[in-house]
Formats: sequence, structure tokens, C-alpha cells
Amino acid sequence: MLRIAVQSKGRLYEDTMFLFSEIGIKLGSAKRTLLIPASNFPIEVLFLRDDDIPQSVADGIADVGIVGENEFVERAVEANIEKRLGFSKCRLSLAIPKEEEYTGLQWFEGKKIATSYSHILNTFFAQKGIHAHTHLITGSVEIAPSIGLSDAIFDIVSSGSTLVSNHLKEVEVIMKSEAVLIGTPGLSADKQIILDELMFRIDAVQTAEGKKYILLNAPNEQLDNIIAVLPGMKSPTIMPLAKEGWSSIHSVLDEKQFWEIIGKLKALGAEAILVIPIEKMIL
Ligand SMILES: Nc1ncnc2c1ncn2[C@@H]1O[C@H](COP(=O)(O)OP(=O)(O)OP(=O)(O)O)[C@@H](O)[C@H]1O
Ligand SMILES: O=P(O)(O)OC[C@H]1O[C@H](OP(=O)(O)OP(=O)(O)O)[C@H](O)[C@@H]1O
Ligand SMILES: [Mg+2]
Repeated sequence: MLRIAVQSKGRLYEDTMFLFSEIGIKLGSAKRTLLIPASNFPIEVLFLRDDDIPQSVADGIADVGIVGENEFVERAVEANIEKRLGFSKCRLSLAIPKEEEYTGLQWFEGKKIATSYSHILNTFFAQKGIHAHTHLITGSVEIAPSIGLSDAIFDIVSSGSTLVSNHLKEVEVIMKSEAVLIGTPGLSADKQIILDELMFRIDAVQTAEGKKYILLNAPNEQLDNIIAVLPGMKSPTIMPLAKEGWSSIHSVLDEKQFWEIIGKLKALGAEAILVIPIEKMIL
């Protein structure tokens, strides 16, 4: 059994539960139980505050954990990043009152900065030769300047709307973050097998992201031209239609190239184009 530490409530909790459902891991719905085994996979889920996840993995209390990279770097513990998960994306930024004129990093010299990420901030300032005072608070960081607690803040930013509603402006991005799967050093061979299966399933979900399955009908004389514009995984599947001289073509498209390719296909005489989402992809 592999033990995985997960945030007990909050943003990462939601995103992690969604990942578990996509990779087919079912958890019993025992409310307020902090250690729940999956019913169909050899893992048990340990629910913790996200701040405690890096240490619990480093100590081997949990074998692996899902946590924001920001929190992992802040704790500076011995654990490995096994996989970047691509969700809960945010950045850690310095922000100052919006009426202040920002003059570059020197602005922070001698200033007081409220943050929950003092290790990351102090490391950054030490590298840049700036002497500032960090004031550690664990929440509601954005309110600190307006109540006289600090001159500036260093905190998580995503859309930026929390900064705007607190009359702050983002002036420096220090770190980009996303959820990561971390692992304890020296996992046993048995547990490594379970972790490999877990990562295989996550890969299948990640590979399918941004990909669409496309089906279309085309006149046979245009087949070569149509195949030339379709990237596909290896090559498209082609099947004859009951209608003489026509074929059905199936392929996989990247969402980013989607509209450009559809335009070309239509120009080549493609008809009845169907685009279907792909849930998982195993290459
Ligand atoms: N607005 C956001 N957009 C995207 N990701 C975010 C955002 N806010 C936080 N995150 C990411 O989600 C993680 C958890 O955020 P959350 O606000 O749920 O934590 P918390 O308040 O510290 O919870 P806990 O009670 O577990 O300590 C953060 O460490 C960060 O990696
Ligand atoms: O740039 P934005 O999109 O506004 O997001 C940034 C905010 O999101 C997080 O708080 P959250 O909303 O999770 O609430 P919390 O204070 O309860 O952690 C974070 O602590 C910031 O305050
Ligand atoms: Mg926390």
C-alpha cells in the first residue's frame, strides 16, 4: 500500500480529487476520516494541511504527496519531485500599494514585507543583495499594507483580482508554481511499482490534454491532400464509406492547431466533420 498525502480542504484538495477521479481511483466517502484507503487501487490517502505535506513526505510518514511547488520549495525538505501535475498554477509575486512609484528592486531596501513564504523571499533578496524585513503571517496577507502591518507583500497571485481589490500592484514575479507529486527518498521496490502505475495513469490523462479526436468524410481524390494536412499520431485511419468514391478519415488533432487545420480541410472538400474530446491517451 502506497500512502499519499493530500490537502484536506482547499484548492489543491478539489484539483487532486478531480485528478483521482480521472485516473480511476475511488475513495470511500468517510467524512472527517483523515486516512482513507482507495477501494480499487493499493493506495491510502492521508489528508493534511498543505503546509505539513512536504515534511510528512520527507520523513516517510507519507510515501508521496501532492502539494504546490511554492509550498514544497518554501519548506526546503529532502524529497523528490516525481511529476509536475499542471494544475493549481499560480505565481509568487511581490506587490506594493498601487499609488507607490516602483523604482526597481531597490524599492524594497529597508522595507517591511508581509508573507507566508519567508524562506523563498529571504533567499531571493540575499541573492540580489537587498536588505528587507519579512513579517511572517499565514493568511490574509494582502490586507497587511492597508492596516499598517507592512509596506509590501509577497504572496500567491493567479488572476490578480485579490491584489486589485486590496489596492496593490504586482511588481516582481519571483517564482512560478504548479501542483507537484513529491516522493520520499528511498522508496521500497514494492511501493515504487505502485507509484509507477499511478504515474502511468497520470501520463495518460496529461497526454490527452489539449487533444481532440476528429472524424470527417472526404472524396477519395482528395485523400492524399487531406492526409498531408492532418498530423495524427502515426497516420490517420481511412475507411471506405457506403457512398461510392468517399472515405471516412479519423485522426487526432492538437487543440492549438485546430481552427487552422479545419479551415484547410473544408477547403479540400471535407464534410461532416466531427470533433470529439479525448479522455485518456496511452502511447
Ligand atoms: N488563486 C490560486 N490559483 C491557483 N492556485 C492557487 C491559488 N491559490 C493557491 N493556489 C495553490 O494551491 C495551494 C493551496 O492553496 P490554499 O489556499 O487551498 O491553501 P491554504 O490556505 O494554505 O490551505 P491549508 O488549510 O491546507 O493550509 C497553494 O499553495 C498554491 O500552490
Ligand atoms: O490572484 P487571485 O486570482 O485573486 O488569487 C490569489 C489569491 O488566491 C489565494 O487565496 P484563496 O482564494 O485560495 O483564499 P485563501 O485566502 O482562503 O487561501 C491566495 O492566497 C491569494 O490570496
Ligand atoms: Mg496552508
